[in-house]
Formats: sequence, structure tokens, C-alpha cells
Amino acid sequence: AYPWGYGQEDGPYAWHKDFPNAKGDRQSPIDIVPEGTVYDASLPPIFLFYDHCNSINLCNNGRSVTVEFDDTDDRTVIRGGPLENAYRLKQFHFHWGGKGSHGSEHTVSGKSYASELHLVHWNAAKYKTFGEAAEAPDGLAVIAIFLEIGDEHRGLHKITDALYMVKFKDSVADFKGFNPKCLLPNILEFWTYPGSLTTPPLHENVTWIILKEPIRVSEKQMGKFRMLLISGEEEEDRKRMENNFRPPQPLNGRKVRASFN
Ligand SMILES: COc1ccc2c(ccc[n+]2C(=O)c2ccc(S(N)(=O)=O)cc2)c1
Ligand SMILES: [Zn+2]
Repeated sequence: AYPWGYGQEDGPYAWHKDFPNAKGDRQSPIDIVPEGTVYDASLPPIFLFYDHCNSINLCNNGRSVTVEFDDTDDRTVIRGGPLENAYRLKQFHFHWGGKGSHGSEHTVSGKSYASELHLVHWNAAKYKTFGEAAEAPDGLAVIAIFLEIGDEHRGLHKITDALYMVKFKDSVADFKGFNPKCLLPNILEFWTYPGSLTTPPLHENVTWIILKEPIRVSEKQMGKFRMLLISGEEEEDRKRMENNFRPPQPLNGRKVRASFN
């Protein structure tokens, strides 16, 4: 398949050549303008049933670092918010910058955050596998959490202390027993809108749920993400994994609803 990335030649501005969805009318991320969102009092709160969740491994796929979950039963699901039924957690991953406060994919009134965490869920009530859901119109729901620089985050330590195990592209390491509930902010107020995957294949089948409250992580913790490489162990020119974010895309009249006033 077309080797896409985030560089000058293979980055977001070139993806349309192999992934026509890139110029679709419901692409993600977007710039969220709070004054332009609609407060929807009928939106139920979002519920994360993560108590029996268990992570399996940590992977460096050359574009991001992901923590994969056992999604063979309904032990780790989200419900409520804009969702018609339960969506099952499949993986989470991050997008980040090279330094400072750039790195998030969604922005709020043009403000970027240092990083953005995506908790990727699939509609297990209607589809049998993630792959099937990933091709279906109501297949995916992603919860996005902004990371800003501040004190170190105790929950994130387990991840940043394990990143050295997956330094190179296509490396995988055991990573069991991690529960991402510890990465949630205190308040689960959110914006929601219909969008897409923010990486190829850019499928336009994602219900986005963006938490308004960021979590704080230290510069040192962010630095450990930037030590990851997009190059494989055997390659001589080592390239860092950083700035793996897609810029905001046209809203095209989509409605962004807010769960709060
Ligand atoms: C053929 O169908 C697919 C579907 C999904 C694929 C994928 C390849 C890479 C990542 N994924 C993903 O699972 C994926 C990609 C992007 C995101 S994001 N950044 O949360 O929008 C979430 C999940 C292929
Ligand atoms: Zn993502």
C-alpha cells in the first residue's frame, strides 16, 4: 500500500493522491469554535465502562504508538453521549508535536495542545469485528483527550516508562493490565460531531467525542514520545516520530454539539 507519513513528500497534503477520502465533506480533525457549537441538553453523559479492561501490548507502527486491547467481549465499552449503543475499545494512541504546544489534531478556537490521545472504539452491537466496523457508516467512535504541558501525569508514567521497548518502527512489547481510565480528566463534558479517521484510509465513519478538559503531562514525559523512531532497527538514518498530526479540515457546515452550556 501507499507508504504515507507526515513528511514533506508523504504527509497530509499528499494523502489525497492515494486516499480520495482526504477531500471528502466530513473529514477530521476540525477546529472547534465554542461560540459556533450548539448546546444539546438532550445529550446523555458519556459512560466509560473500563473496569475490567485489559491492555495486551504496546506497538510502534511507524506513525504512532498504540496500546491494543482484547476486544473479544464487551468488558471495555463506552455508552451514552451521541452513541446509539455500546462501542468496544480496540486501541488508543497519541498524536504529538516536535516541541512546545503544537501537536494536537483538533484545535479549539485555533489553539493547539501539545498532544492528543485517541481512544478508538467500534460498534460491536452491529458488527462482528473491528475490520468490519471500520468499513461501516456507523462503525467507529473515538474519544479525544487533549494533553497540555504541566506537572507530570502519574497515570501516563506507565506508558512513557515503557516507550523505550518500542523505539523502532514495527516493534511490539507486552503491555498488560493498563487501564486508560487513569488518563481521563475529572470532567467528561464533551463536544461531538460526525467526522473521519485522521489518518489514511480517512474513512468518513467516525463519531468524534472530544473532551473539553485537557489532562496535564510534563515536558519530560512528552520528550519520551519524541524519542520514538519512525525508522526500523536496520535502517541507518534514524528519524524521530514527531509532528504526527493532521491539520484541521473544512467543517463544511457540520453541526458540532456541546454536552454543556
Ligand atoms: C482498512 O481499514 C482501516 C481502518 C482503520 C485503520 C487502518 C489502518 C491504520 C489505522 N487504522 C485505524 O484503526 C485508525 C486510524 C486512525 C484513527 S484516528 N487517528 O483516531 O482517527 C483511528 C484508528 C485501516
Ligand atoms: Zn488518532
